[in-house]
Amino acid sequence: MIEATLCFPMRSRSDSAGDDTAAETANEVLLIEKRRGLGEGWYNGPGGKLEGDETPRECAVRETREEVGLEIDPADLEKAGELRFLLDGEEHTFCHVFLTTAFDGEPTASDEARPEWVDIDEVPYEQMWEDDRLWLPTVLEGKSVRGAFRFEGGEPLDEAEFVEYDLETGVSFADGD
Ligand SMILES: COc1nc(N)nc2c1ncn2[C@H]1C[C@H](O)[C@@H](COP(=O)(O)OP(=O)(O)OP(=O)(O)O)O1
Repeated sequence: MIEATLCFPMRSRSDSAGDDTAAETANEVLLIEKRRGLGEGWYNGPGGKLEGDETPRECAVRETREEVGLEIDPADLEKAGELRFLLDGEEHTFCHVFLTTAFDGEPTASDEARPEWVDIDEVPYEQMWEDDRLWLPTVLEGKSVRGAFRFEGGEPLDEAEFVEYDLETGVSFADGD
């Protein structure tokens, strides 16, 4: 099974840089248009697969730096979700979801990603993974989620059919994740 992360930097519309006092007023989220690999051509948060013995937080920090050039202190990531993606009844990917309003730098495009600040009321769900519309609005409201999303039709996952899901909100997570 793949272990992966997603990271959603957020800001209030008037901010030009991250501000950890903005959590309650953040109304924009940084999405990427994925330029290669799984989910190519779709919007998502920065993120990717864990490497070596890194923790999910370390992975989210590294992937956000590599994909869009933002620097984040791992302690400033708020765990917001745990998502299990199943393909043909088998565990395929376990994804840790983080939010942050504290970061340094300006989003910059890379080979992997084109970043774009998006109003949280205008997230382009029609150009995203089909499951995102089910859990991302809740996460962007500041509530935590734990979900399982079932796909069928074989690899690759981004060509499989989304068939059903279970979702809990207001969950808590183990320390250290
Ligand atoms: C099934 O639904 C999914 N929804 C969303 N929103 N995101 C998903 C879904 N399935 C996978 N993902 C995420 C998890 C990762 O953040 C990326 C996939 O990352 P990728 O395979 O490109 O991983 P990298 O480590 O960046 O890849 P390289 O090997 O190219 O470095 O999608």
